Amino acid sequence: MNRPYRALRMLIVFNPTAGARRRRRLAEALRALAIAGVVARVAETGAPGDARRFAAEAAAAGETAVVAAGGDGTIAEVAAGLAGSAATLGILPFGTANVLALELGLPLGPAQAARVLAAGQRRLVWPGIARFADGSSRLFVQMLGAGFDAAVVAGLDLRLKQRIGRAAYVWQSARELCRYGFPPMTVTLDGAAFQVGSAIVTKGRLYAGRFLLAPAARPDAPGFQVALFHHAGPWSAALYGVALPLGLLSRMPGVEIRAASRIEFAGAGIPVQADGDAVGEVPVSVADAPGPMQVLVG
Ligand SMILES: Nc1ncnc2c1ncn2[C@@H]1O[C@H](COP(=O)(O)OP(=O)(O)OP(=O)(O)O)[C@@H](O)[C@H]1O
Repeated sequence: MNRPYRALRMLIVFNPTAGARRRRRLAEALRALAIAGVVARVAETGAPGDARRFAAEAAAAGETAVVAAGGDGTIAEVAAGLAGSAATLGILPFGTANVLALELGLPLGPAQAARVLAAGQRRLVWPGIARFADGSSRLFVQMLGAGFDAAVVAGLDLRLKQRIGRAAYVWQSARELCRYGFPPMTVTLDGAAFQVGSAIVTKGRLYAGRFLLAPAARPDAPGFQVALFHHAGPWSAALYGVALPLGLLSRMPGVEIRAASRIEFAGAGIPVQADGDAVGEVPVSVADAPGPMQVLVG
C-alpha cells in the first residue's frame, strides 16, 4: 500500500465538541498542512451522524482523502461514511484516548499528525460491523465492548471528561463498580458458547489508550480477538482495572483471549459500546466489514 500518493486536497471532518483546545489543535494542523502544500477544507459537525454524512458525500463527490479530526467515535463515523468507496481515511487524533492513532503508531501532536497526512503513506485497516436486534448497525475501527466497560462509557459525564480527560473514565469506573449489576451474558464465538460477565471484541492490540490487551491482534486482517471476562462482579472488575495499566490484563485469572470471526452476544439489560461511544444493548452480532479501507499513516 506504499506506492507514491499525495492528496493535495482533503476534507477534514472536525468534531468541535471538546472545546477551545481542540480548535487550537485544528488551527495548528491546518498551518502544517498549508506549509506542506495541502489544501484542506473543514466541515464542522453539529450533531452525531454529521461526520458519517459529510464523509459519504465527500467520497461520492470523488474526494481522495477525508480526515477525521476528533476522537475514536468521530473516526468510526468517518470510516462508516467512506466504507465501500475509494477514498482514504486520515486521522487528526484530537480525542481523549486516541486508541486507533496509538495502534497505528500515529503521532498525537497536531503538526506532526498533519505531516503524516501530507506524506500520504497508507496501510489497510479492516473494520468490524455490529448488528443490533432493531436492524441498526454500527461500523467500528478499534473495538466493541459489552458489559462493564460499556456501562462506564454509557454513564460517563461528558462535561467531566472535557474538564479532566481520561481521569473521568477512572471516576466513572469506580461509580459503576458500586452500581453495575453484572448480568450474565452468553458470547458465541464461531459457534462455541461461553458464559461471561463482560467481553471486548478488538481489531487492535491496544485498549483505553496505550494499554496492551490483545497481543495477537491484526488491524489489517479480517477477524477479531475477543477478551472474555469469565469472572463477573465488582471485585474482579476492580482487579482487571488495576491489571490493565500494568500490561497484565490478558494474563489475569478468568481472562481469556480468543480469535473469532463471527461473534454473537445474548443477554438482557447489557450495554454495548463501540469505539468509546454507547451504541445500544445486547443482543448484538459482530462480523467483518465487507472489505478493508486505506488509512493514512506515517
Ligand atoms: N457536533 C457534535 N455534537 C455532538 N456530538 C457529536 C458532534 N460531532 C460528533 N459527535 C459525536 O460525538 C461522539 C464522540 O466524538 P469523539 O470520539 O470524536 O470525541 P471524544 O468523545 O471527545 O473522544 P474520545 O472518544 O477519545 O473521548 C462521536 O461518535 C459523534 O457521534
